[in-house]
Amino acid sequence: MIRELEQADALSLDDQRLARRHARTALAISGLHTMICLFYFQGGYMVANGPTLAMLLGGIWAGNLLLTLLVFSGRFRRRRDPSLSLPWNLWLTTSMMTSAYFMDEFRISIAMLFFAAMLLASFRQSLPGLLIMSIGAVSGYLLVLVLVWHNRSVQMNLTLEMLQWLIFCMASVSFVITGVGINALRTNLTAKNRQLGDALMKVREMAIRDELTGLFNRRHIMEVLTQQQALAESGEYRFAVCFVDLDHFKRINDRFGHAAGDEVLRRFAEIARASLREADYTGRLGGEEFVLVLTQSDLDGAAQVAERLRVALAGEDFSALDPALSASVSIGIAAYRVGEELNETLARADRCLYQAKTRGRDQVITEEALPLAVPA
Ligand SMILES: Nc1nc2c(ncn2[C@@H]2O[C@H](COP(=O)(O)OP(=O)(O)OP(=O)(O)O)[C@@H](O)[C@H]2O)c(=O)[nH]1
Repeated sequence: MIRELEQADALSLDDQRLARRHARTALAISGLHTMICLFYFQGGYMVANGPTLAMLLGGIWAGNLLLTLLVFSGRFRRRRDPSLSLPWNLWLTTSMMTSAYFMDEFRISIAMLFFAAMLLASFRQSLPGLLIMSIGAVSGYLLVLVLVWHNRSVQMNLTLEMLQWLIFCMASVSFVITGVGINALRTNLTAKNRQLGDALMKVREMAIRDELTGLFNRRHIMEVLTQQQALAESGEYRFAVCFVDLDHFKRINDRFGHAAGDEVLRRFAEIARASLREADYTGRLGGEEFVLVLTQSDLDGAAQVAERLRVALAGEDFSALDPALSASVSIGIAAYRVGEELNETLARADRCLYQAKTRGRDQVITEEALPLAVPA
């Protein structure tokens, strides 16, 4: 069961993991941009010398590094946008537009990389964010054209450049529309994922809890015992098991009714929860039989807890159900011995419980009090 639950946990979306993946993809886009710049520089298509290009790429990667560190530090993991998708996009766009300024007529090919960044941001940003990015890129590219025209007007075919800019604008608008669709899909998927997570939690609780008392059920308590055994086998760790059985419960049912019997079971569960430490476990084996798993406990410690529980139930006021109603428990206790099978511990606890019943009920018996020759 625990393995299945861990597998289910692994299926849930982790925002921080997505943020890191987003940062890696942004770096890949920036890497592609750098490669194109180097290629154009080698081919002589850039209006920049070596030091200028080095400064440009150095500045771009310093910004990339800063954003990557911010995302990986997890500082923004509780924020609405842990991926920092808007700053990433604006930074990538600024990088592209700045390098486009140093290109000749191939500058549009660099600006086109903006759409890869836009697609990436679509997974995080809704309409306002996408509009900011698109307007930023369109006006950024226009600024590049104006600056190029102003500084190097002889190298420009103004009509062709404006036409390319218009196409860039239209492509931007279509990417905003597509991005909104992608984002809506993702938001929907996230909501569904949350609902699935909640449902999974409920199923998980139902799978390990007893419906009437809310205590752990038999199957889960057996898993707990197996874990406790592994801990005890691996080092300085001990635990004790208490078998608890309500006395003459059939009489309670017969005399006061099944509903009153159910209420006694629930009350016992509450008392047990209140009497035990957080680290201990209480389970209902079935009917009026319960088991306590007392962690880091020896027989004496367990006997004290069991006695406290016995006294608490004996003193419980059931007068609201019926003035004549009272309840008591018999408890048998065994401590796990390193190297033995769990069944052996449970059998000893069971024998102690049997002794408690035969000696008159309403009492706690530890395995120390067991006659040595009691048959298994
Ligand atoms: N109200 C209620 N009764 C239950 C539930 N599960 C089992 N029982 C009843 O618990 C009673 C257990 O009776 P027995 O096994 O004879 O044990 P006892 O009467 O407690 O006698 P001792 O254990 O010897 O003290 C039975 O009558 C079952 O029907 C439950 O969920 N609710």
